[in-house]
This record gives sequence, structure tokens and C-alpha cells, in this order.
Amino acid sequence: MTYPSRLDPVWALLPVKTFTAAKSRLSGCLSPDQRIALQQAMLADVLTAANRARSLDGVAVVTRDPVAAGFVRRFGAHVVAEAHVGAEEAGGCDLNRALADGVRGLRAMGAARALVVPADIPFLDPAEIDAAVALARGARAPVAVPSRDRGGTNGLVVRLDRPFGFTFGADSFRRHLANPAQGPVMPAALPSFALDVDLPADLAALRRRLPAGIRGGVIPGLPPCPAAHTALWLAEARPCVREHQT
Ligand SMILES: Nc1nc2c(ncn2[C@@H]2O[C@H](COP(=O)(O)OP(=O)(O)OP(=O)(O)O)[C@@H](O)[C@H]2O)c(=O)[nH]1
Ligand SMILES: O=C(O)[C@H](O)COP(=O)(O)O
Repeated sequence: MTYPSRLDPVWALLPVKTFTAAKSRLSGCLSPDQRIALQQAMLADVLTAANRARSLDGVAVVTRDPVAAGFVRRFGAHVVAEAHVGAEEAGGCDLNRALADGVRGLRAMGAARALVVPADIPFLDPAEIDAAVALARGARAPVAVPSRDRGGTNGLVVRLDRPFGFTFGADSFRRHLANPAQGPVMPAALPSFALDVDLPADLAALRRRLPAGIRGGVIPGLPPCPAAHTALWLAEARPCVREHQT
């Protein structure tokens, strides 16, 4: 069962870390500029998918980075300021507190639910966003989507009228499934959410999933290929990535 969205508005909520600090686990194989460019490309792919999803009423990004804020506004996203400044300088990136800030911002904009998605899942498919939202509405339950190793949480649909209590971090999928705050949490394995690019092995998986023919990216007049922006980035960064994997 689905409801008219005006009765149950659902917004995407993307946490976005300061660009210059992003993807630090790839610093062994990518330069600082390449890491920023990769984060921007993946974020562009996630925002493009969210903008194309029929089930979403809006897209918001919670960030403390003015550069990231300017970047996402060009995709029509609303920016919620991350209030807990200081965490990144202190060496801890408090994703869960940033999301609490994001939820407050979404509530103020009238959203009833949020689909929390990270900025590093470039294959995200609008149809699978719609499937996750439909599942949450139909089951009247939160929905959690795992990363490909089933350790992380790459999608989470929650209600905003009561606290959920995000527990992102190591082994978060298991902890989110056990979260009782909004009743039983439904697991949903959705392939386009599965690959988050954190480690050199994820870059290799990215390269395997992007057929050679679409590495050139977007063809004007045609729908974008999956991960189009990231495909363009990979086409440029590929020699470096390969060099560090041999
Ligand atoms: N607003 C905000 N977003 C965050 C914070 N920490 C992580 N994120 C975002 O949460 C998502 C998942 O983060 P990670 O997979 O750890 O990505 P990352 O922090 O760029 O990668 P590493 O630096 O290698 O840990 C990404 O969209 C990040 O931009 C934070 O402190 N604040
Ligand atoms: O809980 C999670 O999914 C993490 O915060 C992000 O996981 P990752 O480090 O595998 O991206």
C-alpha cells in the first residue's frame, strides 16, 4: 500500500563530510585532489539518482563544508548545516550526530520520513530507492539496506516523528536491524546500494562493474549510464589506480 506523498513526504538525507577529509582510507592509492574528485563524482551520481526517484519529495544534505554545500545546491539539494562543528578537527567524524542534525532540518521542512544514504554509492538506482520507500510504507517499518559485505548500512528508511537513534560505524547493519526504537527493522538487499567505495578493493570492484563502453560517461540526449560521473572520474584516474594495485 502506498500513500500520496503529501501525507507522508519522504526526503533523501545524505551526510557529506568535508571534501578535503573524505575518502581518507584511499590516501595510499589516490592523491588528495583525486580523492576530492572521486567524492564529488560519487556524490553527483547519488544526487542524480535521488533526483530521479519518483518516491522522494526532496533531497537534503547535512554538511559543515561550504564547498560541499555549494556543490550539492547545483543539483537542487537543500543544505542542512551540521551543528556539531569540531568533530572532524578532533579526528572523529561524528556521522551519527550529523544525521541527528539532518533529521532536525528535515522535520523543520515538513518531511515525515528520511531515506539516509551515503555519498559513496555511485551505482544507486532510482528504481531501488522507490523500492526501499515502498517497502517501508507497506510494512510500516524502518528498512535497512546492507553494504555488499553486510557489515555497513548503505540505506536506511526511518520515520521522523519519533527518534530512531542511528548507530553508523563498524558492524552497523546488525545494530540497525536490532534497533527497537521504531519497531522491527526490515532488511532489504538492494544491489545498487551495495557498493560503497571506501578501500582500494572497492576501486577494483568499481572498475569491474563499469564496462569499457560506458567509461566515457554521459552521451548527450541519452539517459545517464549507471555511475556516469564516477565512470568519467575513473577514466581519468585509472592509470594511477592501476599502478597502485599492481
Ligand atoms: N556530515 C557528515 N558526514 C559524514 C561524517 N563522517 C562521514 N560522513 C559521510 O558519511 C558517509 C559514509 O562515510 P565513510 O564511508 O566513512 O566515508 P569517508 O568518511 O569519506 O571515508 P574515510 O575518510 O575513508 O573514512 C559519507 O557520505 C561521508 O561523507 C561527518 O562527520 N559529518
Ligand atoms: O555504518 C556504516 O555503514 C559506516 O558508518 C560506513 O561504513 P563504511 O565505513 O563501510 O563506509
